[in-house]
Amino acid sequence: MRTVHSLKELRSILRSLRQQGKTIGLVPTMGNLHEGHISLVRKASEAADVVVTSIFVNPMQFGANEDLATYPRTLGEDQDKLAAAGNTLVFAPSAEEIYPEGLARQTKVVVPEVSEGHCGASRPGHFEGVATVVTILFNMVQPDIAVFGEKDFQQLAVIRKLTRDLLIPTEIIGAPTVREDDGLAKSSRNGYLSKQERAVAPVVHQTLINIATQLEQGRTDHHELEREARETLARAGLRPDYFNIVNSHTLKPATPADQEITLLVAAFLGTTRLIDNLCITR
Ligand SMILES: Nc1ncnc2c1ncn2[C@@H]1O[C@H](COP(=O)(O)OP(=O)(O)OP(=O)(O)O)[C@@H](O)[C@H]1O
Ligand SMILES: CC(C)(CO)[C@@H](O)C(=O)[O-]
Ligand code: BAL
Repeated sequence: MRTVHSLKELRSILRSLRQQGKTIGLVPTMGNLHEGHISLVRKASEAADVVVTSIFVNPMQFGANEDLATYPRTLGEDQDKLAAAGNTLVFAPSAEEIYPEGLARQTKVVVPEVSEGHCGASRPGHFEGVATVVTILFNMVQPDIAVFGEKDFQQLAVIRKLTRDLLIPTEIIGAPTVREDDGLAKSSRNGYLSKQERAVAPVVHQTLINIATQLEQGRTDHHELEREARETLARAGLRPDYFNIVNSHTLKPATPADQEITLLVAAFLGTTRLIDNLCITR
């Protein structure tokens, strides 16, 4: 497995792979890889001949008071995990490679509607940063397919929409959330949790299951259910950011007539922001 840092090296390797008739799969990440990321690499390798995993902690998607400086950077360990998973190429560009003219002069990709609300409301500019860097990565790699995790449900919706709207010829594949044994969604940011916080963290997934069960049993008082969920999280010592019951396709508040429903949650545990979701059909 090779690691390249520049667009020039990347393009030269990809050109020769394409000449051999190989299809290309892309797995965009911010590194500090865990089994969630590795499941995306495996899924990509089922759908494409070669898999490029990008590792780039994208400054454009971090807010001023967020964890850009402390976000874990573990390239050596990430390379070992990717090699073991059958990844072909690691693309680990510098910020200058992605944004040669700097962020202030960068053209932005803005995806309306699905970017609004939920994480978009709590993290202003976040999805512009995600949509812009993903578009740049797509243009750099020109992949046939790209795999993203359903853990970042709103992000996946944003990427599906920008790919459709900009006629990007890449198939977007979603991959299910990989969890710890106690239900906590695997996430690089789980590493920030203290031992005590880690013991409490599964309440996020438990609350999703509890509210989903009540929806499946026929409750349609969504606002009341959302309030109950936020109270449960607060009682456990978390600071809920949002708990929203939405239509799985529009990400707008679900109506009692909606059959495909997604529960979206974000909550702070200490200074760590956890997100999760659960989709149901009723
Ligand atoms: N538990 C998981 N299961 C499946 N996919 C995941 C999981 N965690 C992350 N991913 C996916 O991996 C890709 C890269 O995500 P990222 O590098 O931000 O990892 P992360 O662990 O979610 O980090 P963070 O803690 O910053 O949210 C995204 O498509 C994301 O949805
Ligand atoms: C898709 C992504 C790699 C873009 O920086 C990031 O948002 C992530 O890791 O989910
Ligand atoms: N996993 C989404 C990347 C972020 O939180 O910035």
